[in-house]
Amino acid sequence: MRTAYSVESVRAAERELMARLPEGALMARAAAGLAAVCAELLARGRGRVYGSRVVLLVGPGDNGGDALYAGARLARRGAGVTAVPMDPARVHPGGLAALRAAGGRVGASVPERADLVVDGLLGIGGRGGLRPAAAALVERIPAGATVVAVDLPSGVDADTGEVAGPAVTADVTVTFGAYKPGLLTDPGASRVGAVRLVDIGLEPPEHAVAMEALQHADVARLLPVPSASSDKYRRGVVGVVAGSEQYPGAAVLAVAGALRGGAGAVRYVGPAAEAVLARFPEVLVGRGRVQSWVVGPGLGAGRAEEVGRALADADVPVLLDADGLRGLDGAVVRGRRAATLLTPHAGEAAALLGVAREEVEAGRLGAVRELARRYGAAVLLKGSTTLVAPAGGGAVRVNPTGTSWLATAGSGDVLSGLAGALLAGGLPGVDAGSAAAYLHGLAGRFAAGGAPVVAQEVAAALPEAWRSVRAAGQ
Ligand SMILES: NC(=O)C1=CN([C@@H]2O[C@H](COP(=O)(O)OP(=O)(O)OC[C@H]3O[C@@H](n4cnc5c(N)ncnc54)[C@H](O)[C@@H]3O)[C@@H](O)[C@H]2O)[C@@H](O)CC1
Ligand SMILES: Nc1ncnc2c1ncn2[C@@H]1O[C@H](COP(=O)(O)OP(=O)(O)O)[C@@H](O)[C@H]1O
Ligand SMILES: [K+]
Repeated sequence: MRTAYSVESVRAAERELMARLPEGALMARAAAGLAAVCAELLARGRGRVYGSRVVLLVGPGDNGGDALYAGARLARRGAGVTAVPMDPARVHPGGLAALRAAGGRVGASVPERADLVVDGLLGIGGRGGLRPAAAALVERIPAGATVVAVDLPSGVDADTGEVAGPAVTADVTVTFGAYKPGLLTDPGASRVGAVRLVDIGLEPPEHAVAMEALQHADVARLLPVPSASSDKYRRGVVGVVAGSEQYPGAAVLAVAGALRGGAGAVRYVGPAAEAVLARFPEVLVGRGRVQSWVVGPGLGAGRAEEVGRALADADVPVLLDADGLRGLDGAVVRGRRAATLLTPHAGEAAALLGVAREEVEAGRLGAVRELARRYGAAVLLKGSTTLVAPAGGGAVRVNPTGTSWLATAGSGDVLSGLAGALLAGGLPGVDAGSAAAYLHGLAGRFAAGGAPVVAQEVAAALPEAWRSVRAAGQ
């Protein structure tokens, strides 16, 4: 599991560690890790560190200090290092002295050419959008230079991933001690490039995890696998309430996801039975006992009664997607005994929260947490980074798989069937949602392979995703 911690808990862990170490030891560790990554990038790009041109953008705090100490190390290896302070009156004094002693220089403006730019403007102490002095330096970053962000790209909010105005877009982010949520959540996540975690000895407590990303082995542990004593009912029957005369395909795709998600059987309820059976003769048609309901894909308007009926099935987990999320009654959802999993995209999340879609896109982490709180349900917010918040608060899962090729009609329907099958297999809402998003993202990558993909192909690639994940669990 990859875990991320809030700024508050990173700072608390830092204080604890610093009390046990000589002054400056932590920053020295951070700078050593940062310099090692920079040297590696220079060696890869130009063959050697000696003679390379390195520019440090230096902010007023310890983030700038890290950049200066790392710059001193590079200067000692023969790089030409120029530090450009955001505010010449506020520069980390020890770092500046170290750079000067190593032969680095201080410039008033960003040189026009550089092999590597180190963004040490703001770290976890950054608040709000970059102020004009910082933004002016970022604007001048020479084209073609490799950009390495110190701890996080300046202008990205460490706790939320929000980006208010200009921000650095890095090729590599070297982060210290622990991942921060802003590195994993869009819009911040698309600014970080490749993330390298430098161990500085920090040990934030487990209960402080703000965000987590499953890895292959975690998903392998979650996926239900049939045993010798399994039968189709024990594996779980998924009831799919989806599709309409206008959108029969959504029913087919949700059923495809459910079948490939490991359901023992799928029951289909709705007006698209003919289309479903033509594609999947193994499907049962009509109501009956189920272990989970998937309600909403392609339902169209005016189907509130069917949504209400599934929600009233108090002991059966229910997944609500698309039209199943229309006019959702919070009191009904909160009052349920069994799990409820909501799977909105940003537009549907915005409608549920009564805000503009842009507001959800700009603050995805806050939005998914707020929906989970309001509805007392697990919530999977789809999009460029899919987030899954548990019903009772706690760490939000961020999906590390996926590809933007998945932004294709019907791929969300496959996801809802898949997550419904995992609910029927007994997984809690947050596990079902995050394992489904993981498999779906992997299947999307396998099916796309760098070319356009259609939703049916994502469903067809799910067995390959299962095999890939299960291989890691053995
Ligand atoms: N505390 C520690 O033990 C360690 C900290 N480290 C580094 O220290 C960083 C945190 O340092 P600081 O707490 O000094 O904070 P930062 O260096 O992140 O920035 C704080 C400074 O930036 C200014 N500022 C805030 N928002 C701004 C904005 N939007 N535009 C322009 N200026 C803004 C503030 O006035 C403040 O002076 C970490 O990100 C990491 O890089 C590392 O050296 C590892 C050890
Ligand atoms: N930019 C993107 N990058 C990665 N995945 C995306 C992106 N945009 C959408 N997706 C994924 O594609 C799927 C689309 O689902 P949805 O919006 O419900 O579409 P539909 O209703 O047409 O199926 C979701 O799994 C979502 O997370
Ligand atoms: K930075």
